[in-house]
Amino acid sequence: MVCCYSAGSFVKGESGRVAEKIENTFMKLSELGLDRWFIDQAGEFCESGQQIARVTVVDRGWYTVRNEDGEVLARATGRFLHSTESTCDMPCVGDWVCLRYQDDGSAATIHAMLPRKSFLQRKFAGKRVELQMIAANVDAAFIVQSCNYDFNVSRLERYLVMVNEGRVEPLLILSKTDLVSADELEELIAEIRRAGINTRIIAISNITGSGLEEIREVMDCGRTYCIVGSSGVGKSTLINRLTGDDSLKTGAVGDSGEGRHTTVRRQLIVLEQGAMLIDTPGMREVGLLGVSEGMDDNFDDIQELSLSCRFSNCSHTSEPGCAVVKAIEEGDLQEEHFQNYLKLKMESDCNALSYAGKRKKKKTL
Ligand SMILES: Nc1nc2c(ncn2[C@@H]2O[C@H](COP(=O)(O)OP(=O)(O)OP(=O)(O)O)[C@@H](O)[C@H]2O)c(=O)[nH]1
Ligand SMILES: [Zn+2]
Repeated sequence: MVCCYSAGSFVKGESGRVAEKIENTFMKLSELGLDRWFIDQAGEFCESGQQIARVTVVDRGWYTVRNEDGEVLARATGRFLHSTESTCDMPCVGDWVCLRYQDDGSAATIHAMLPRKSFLQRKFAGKRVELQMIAANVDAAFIVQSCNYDFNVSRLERYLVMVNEGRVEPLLILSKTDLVSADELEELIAEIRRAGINTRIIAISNITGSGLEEIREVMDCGRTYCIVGSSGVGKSTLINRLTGDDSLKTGAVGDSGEGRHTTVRRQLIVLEQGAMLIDTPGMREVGLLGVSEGMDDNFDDIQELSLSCRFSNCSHTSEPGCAVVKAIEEGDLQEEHFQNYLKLKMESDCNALSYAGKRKKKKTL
């Protein structure tokens, strides 16, 4: 398979020459998702003698990093840790880092992290008002909901906002189709479409295997995919089906509900056909903080309508001449979709306010 390039050392400040040098060294690392954009960044961020590798596992301060020679364990240097302002500045799964390998190549130290091309992040679960990285440099996200207990269009919209905000392409997966009839499945899809969601939907069953081929087909060599969704929807089982082994543990479910929380860490897996897959633990909450592009992308119907409101700062509640309210009254816009828009926007703005307040306080201290 030719989607690979070889690494090389990068010299700081030599981005022009780095790019040139890359032509003949740009081999195996592109198999891990490296492209020219990162090469240019490496010229800026890495120092002489350092190499780049991709983070595949993060586990309590230990990083597993992978380059063309394989995986080794790495630690971040004190200097690098000191330069980070928040947990989001720390490497997460999918990040490209500059590192120095030990002489025998058995371990490494992380000295810098390259900027992210795309990312998945959410507000920490619970009261904590801070962003938590889920994965970095992701090309597309599979948002999984199961056809039975987990299906919920409002939650789907919440995931879509998160995914769009991080410049990641969304794909919807409806899992466990073996538990519903063909008519029921059709109705679920219609419900998604009625909410104005046009994202591609792939219906799958890990039991019968239906839809799995379609997933394999959308996954391209050298591209990175992340699987997100609630606990128990079948993410790990899907990965096991795609990898063809049982490397990930799955949880057994009782008759009454979904599986227990079984995935304990995030990891990047390279599939045989060359695509990469990042597994994430099931999420109970997808809190939003300061999302703007993500909201615009996912609620573009409301954005477009509001251009026709009489007042440019219309809140679409009680103002005269509101195009959004009119569209709802006339049945052109789903009330539920609009209510979810208001809810997510308020939540995101509120969190952004207290986040800004917290940061300001930290600065003055
Ligand atoms: N009926 C049915 N059950 C499935 C399907 N896929 C997975 N399951 C079952 O659902 C349960 C949960 O599956 P997992 O793959 O562990 O779910 P998960 O999304 O990885 O869960 P977390 O690791 O907690 O995030 C297991 O008992 C699976 O056997 C499916 O397509 N149909
Ligand atoms: Zn309005």
